[in-house]
Amino acid sequence: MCLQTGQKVQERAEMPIDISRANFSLAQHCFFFDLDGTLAPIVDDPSTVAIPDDFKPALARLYSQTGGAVAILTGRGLSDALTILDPLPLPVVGSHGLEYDARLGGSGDQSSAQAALKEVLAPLQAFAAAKDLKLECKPGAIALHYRHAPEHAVAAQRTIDNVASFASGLRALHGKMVSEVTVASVDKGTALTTLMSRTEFAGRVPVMVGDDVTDEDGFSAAQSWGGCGIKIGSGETCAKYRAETMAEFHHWLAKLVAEGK
Ligand SMILES: O=P(O)(O)OC[C@H]1O[C@H](O[C@H]2O[C@H](CO)[C@@H](O)[C@H](O)[C@H]2O)[C@H](O)[C@@H](O)[C@@H]1O
Repeated sequence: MCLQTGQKVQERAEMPIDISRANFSLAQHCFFFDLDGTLAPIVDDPSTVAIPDDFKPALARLYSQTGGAVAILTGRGLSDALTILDPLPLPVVGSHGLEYDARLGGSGDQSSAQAALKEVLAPLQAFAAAKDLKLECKPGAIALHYRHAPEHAVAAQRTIDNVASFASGLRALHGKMVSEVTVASVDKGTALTTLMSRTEFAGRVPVMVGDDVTDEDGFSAAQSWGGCGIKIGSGETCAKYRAETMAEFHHWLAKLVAEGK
């Protein structure tokens, strides 16, 4: 593994290669996408996020041209992500690898994760109320947002680290202007590996695309399967490729499906 999410990212020995030099095939590769910052631009209010209308046809075509070898791996709750994706047919693993879409086999029993999250809810609610921060409660994670109040970033991170350390089975995860407690046994890498045994993905080479530290487990897993990660934006990464901006990635993907190879 080249890194752990929530900790310092260890950069690969080589610098990421520009995405324009990546050569993928719709017949041989399968595709895993992060949502916020990858399919949809980052916005101040998480509830108003949207995938650009002019990018949706490329995603729909990718799904059909690969025979369904596409999935979204997101930190968002599953039902929230499905609402954002609607009417696209793309299946989702939500809550940082905990919640599997029924089309991907479903999740099974999540009661122990929910019990652990319930234990840490009260102190997080108290902290969020005291600092006027937004608390996002998901089936498999609780997120503390400080984009609108960056002066509370350090205190929010410490609070999340603290509650994660006393609850069994949880861990702290620090993303873009958000700190979360999530389930320790899963991440985007475990999700990608689980999906690789499904018929839609088996035998294909995985490509994982994301913009945040929380996507590094996915990059690492894809690369351990002989595939690659594509990091959007700046920052240390173990991904093999980089797109400078989300718009550059959207343009690249639209070209890939238009060529249809
Ligand atoms: O794994 P992702 O699909 O990238 O989800 C990560 C988190 O995304 C959302 O928060 C982020 O996006 C918001 C909207 O652009 C932004 O306001 C916030 O600052 C970002 O951290 C989402 O709300 C979280 O639940 C996800 O874990």
